[in-house]
Amino acid sequence: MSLPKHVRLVEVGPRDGLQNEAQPISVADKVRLVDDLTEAGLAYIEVGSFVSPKWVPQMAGSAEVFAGIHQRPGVTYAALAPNLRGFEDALAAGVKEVAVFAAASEAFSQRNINCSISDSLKRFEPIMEAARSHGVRVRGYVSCVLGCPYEGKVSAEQVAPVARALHDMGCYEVSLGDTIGTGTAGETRRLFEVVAAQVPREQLAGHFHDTYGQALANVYASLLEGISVFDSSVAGLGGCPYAKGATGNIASEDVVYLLQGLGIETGIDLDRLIAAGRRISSVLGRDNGSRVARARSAQ
Ligand SMILES: CC(C)(COP(=O)([O-])OP(=O)([O-])OC[C@H]1O[C@@H](n2cnc3c(N)ncnc32)[C@H](O)[C@@H]1OP(=O)([O-])[O-])[C@@H](O)C(=O)NCCC(=O)NCCSC(=O)C[C@@](C)(O)CC(=O)[O-]
Repeated sequence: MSLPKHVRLVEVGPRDGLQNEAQPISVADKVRLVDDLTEAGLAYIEVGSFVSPKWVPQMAGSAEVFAGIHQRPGVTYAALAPNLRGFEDALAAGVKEVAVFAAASEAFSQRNINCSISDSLKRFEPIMEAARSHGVRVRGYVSCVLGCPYEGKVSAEQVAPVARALHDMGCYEVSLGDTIGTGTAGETRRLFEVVAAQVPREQLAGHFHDTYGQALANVYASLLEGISVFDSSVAGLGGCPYAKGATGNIASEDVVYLLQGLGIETGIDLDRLIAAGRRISSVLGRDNGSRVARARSAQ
């Protein structure tokens, strides 16, 4: 299979990245991050979550963040919604696209959203219905597609029915998440081979965390499988609250550098993206998780 000519990046740093930060981050800093990412040319930015603040305190101010950002026409600004309450809050905040999130492992589903996989899918049905009637697009996530912090190995055969259920209920795209970053390139290829028999590959995305340093290899393996949408996080922000030692998503800067080297178009300005990553890393007092950004600093 030849490599795709165009790749779309879904920037999840303001949501997946920041949701794990224990320190307070002001609404102004979150707004600045989203605006910087818009300026860098990202066409899709996941801005926040309308989840219980008891479960994820850092996302509590998501409505304020939506109110503060400067939305550029043609850019999608999305939020997570775990239930109808979250969807309605997102709608009230003016959100035009939401994401629902399920898991391929029962234990993770319980820890993350306090219900079984099958109950979570039932819980999404009213969201899908409400979204249809309000013209809101819904993206779906499946977590733990290559491993679970509680159950260990997860097979592609466990992932496929969950991805298919999300697709069948109306998610226009399903993102497969290696939540704890243990997956390898060989496993990634097999995962997409198996899931693509259930969901068209043009409607699948890859979401890789870099705990074992395999995320970039997994992106490349996915490209070889014809996948052309990837979630990534500026400066590699993030971690997983339920998986000790798990790092953030693959850094957006590193994916853009890889794609540029392959002659694949993203529409993203790498220098501006690096500047956005440097700014938020300095706000957080964290080392920049992007190898490309670190290398550029050393030059
Ligand atoms: C799903 C629930 C709400 C169930 O949580 P629950 O405790 O079973 O829900 P509940 O319906 O019993 O409600 C409990 C309380 O939460 C409130 N509540 C209920 N819903 C909402 C809402 N939408 N917004 C605000 N508040 C809400 C509700 O009002 C009530 O408040 P109380 O009466 O106790 O004061 C909870 O488990 C939750 O919010 N979980 C979110 C977890 C989360 O955000 N995880 C991170 C995102 S997933 C991820 O990062 C993986 C991904 C996507 O990146 C891909 C990958 O890498 O794998």
